[in-house]
Amino acid sequence: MSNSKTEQKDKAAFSSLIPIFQFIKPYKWVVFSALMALLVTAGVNLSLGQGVKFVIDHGFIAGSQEQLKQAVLVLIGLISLLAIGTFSRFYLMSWIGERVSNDIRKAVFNRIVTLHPSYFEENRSGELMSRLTTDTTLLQSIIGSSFSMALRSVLMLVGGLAMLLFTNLKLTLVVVACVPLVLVPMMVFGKKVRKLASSSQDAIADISTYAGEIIQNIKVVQSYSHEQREQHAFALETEKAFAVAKSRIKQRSFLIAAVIFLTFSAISVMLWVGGSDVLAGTMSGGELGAFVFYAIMVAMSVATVAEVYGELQRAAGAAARLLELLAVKSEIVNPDQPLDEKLHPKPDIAAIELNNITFNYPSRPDVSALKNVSLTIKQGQTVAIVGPSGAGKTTLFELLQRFYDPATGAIEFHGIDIKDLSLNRLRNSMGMVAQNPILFSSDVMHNIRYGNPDATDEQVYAAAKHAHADEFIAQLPNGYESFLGEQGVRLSGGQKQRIVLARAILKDPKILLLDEATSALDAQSEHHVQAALEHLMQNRTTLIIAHRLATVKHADVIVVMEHGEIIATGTHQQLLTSNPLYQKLCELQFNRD
Ligand SMILES: Nc1ncnc2c1ncn2[C@@H]1O[C@H](COP(=O)(O)OP(=O)(O)OP(=O)(O)O)[C@@H](O)[C@H]1O
Repeated sequence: MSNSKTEQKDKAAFSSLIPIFQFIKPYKWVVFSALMALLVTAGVNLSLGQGVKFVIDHGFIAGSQEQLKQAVLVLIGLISLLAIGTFSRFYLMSWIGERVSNDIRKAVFNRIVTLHPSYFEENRSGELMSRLTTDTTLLQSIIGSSFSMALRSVLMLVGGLAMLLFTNLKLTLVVVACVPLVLVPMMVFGKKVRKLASSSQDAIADISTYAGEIIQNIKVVQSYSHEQREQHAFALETEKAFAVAKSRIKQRSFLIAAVIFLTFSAISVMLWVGGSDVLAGTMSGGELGAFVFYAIMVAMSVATVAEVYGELQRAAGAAARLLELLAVKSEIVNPDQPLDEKLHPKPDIAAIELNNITFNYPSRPDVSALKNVSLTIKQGQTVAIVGPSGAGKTTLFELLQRFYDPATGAIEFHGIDIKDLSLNRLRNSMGMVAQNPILFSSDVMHNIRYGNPDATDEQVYAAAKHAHADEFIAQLPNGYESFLGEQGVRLSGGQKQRIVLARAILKDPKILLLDEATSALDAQSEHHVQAALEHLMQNRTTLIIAHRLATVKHADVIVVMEHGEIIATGTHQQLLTSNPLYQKLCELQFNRD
């Protein structure tokens, strides 16, 4: 019972390799050529045994110099063919391995970038990265080398056995009787190897996640003098991975050693039986020579299959993980029939209308981050959103951009439910400037142009000018070509913000979602950022999470949020007299203004 269950599991694991064939299919002619090369090399390998027989019986034993020369010439011809065939097989198979693993990498990446953001809250980025790199690399080595090794070995095994039978039936039976001896350890250890391989892969993923996080937060680590602590913790992670790898390689070494020992013992027995026949004169020396040649070929093939079997099992694990990722469906998808064409902003229809929105983050299903939120924002209005930390202000922005869908209620954009708009249309209409500026590790040009990849250089310069960024950019070592480092580490906070603002200016969105920076900028920097913001907000519908009194005062409407609810709306003066929370916020939060 348990046995058949495990067998089923094995089959299921190998079957996970099958969908990989769809990635190989476009290159079927390359595969075909590789298989042809494989057939040629296997054929040549098999005929070499006959060459051995010929050389022994006709060259040495018949003692003819001429025949020996001929035999050697034929041998050289065959070996040349073997070399050409091996080159073709190796090149073509490796080519397929590299090609297919890159295609899979692309497919996985294409899937990842379209997934709903909450997927990334549940799955660590290190793990995803490890799938993109380690798992695909594993598949590459399997498709490119192990698979062809397995094929070749199987061919040699079958061909070798046929030649053995052809050469000597009695001795073949000795060899065949030994086959189960080899297969049993293959099964037993192979299963263990596969299980350990998958944990080994997981352990490596853990290591890269850990290291990635530390490297990203290196300044925190150093300022708390946690280097040694982190070194120690990392060492523990690597040791864990090593321990798993150690048991895996032990099992594999056992497997290989057992197979080699058993097969070569069998060959020794055969030599003994065959040697007696040659001594008795019932078999020629050449026949025994050829037989030994084929037997070794068969033995090596069995050993290779045993070794590759474990690798194939590892590949099956990697394939299963990759396919699982490829099968994830984004929870936020484009509508079947987008109503983009019907989107015509009219002054009498609200730019944004929130109808009774309730929303829980998937990881916290019991707590509502937004509760019964209704809000109407007219075109061109500036709406300030204020409220204590955790009130749900950022969540509101996330829903507007459809990173999540509300549990109940609907959001309308110029009278159309945002679920009926294509994601591109919706998100192209909105520009989000987050509190923490997010920059790519590239140059200034790339970072600004991210707002509109089609923009000309002149448009980029103009956007930078409007964002009051052109002056400091000009002072960077390579101007617009200056590399900003990872996350823009080579810039100050205010400079980063202005680059991000230039990006938003270039995007020129209809609706601006602004999370005002809370970090204290120096007066001059703040003045620049503020000026850039004002430029950006001109003639746009703007929602702004406000942390400054000046912003709040300039807003057309102020929305006060608490615990996921809108508790009041009005102007600054109205709220000051009517809303105690707003009064408190003004006293505390806006104090520095
Ligand atoms: N990705 C998430 N998964 C689960 N809960 C979240 C997530 N993001 C935010 N929350 C929770 O939702 C609530 C609202 O968070 P939100 O970020 O919208 O607050 P906020 O008003 O923008 O606060 P702050 O002013 O501090 O940025 C908080 O209780 C927060 O802990």
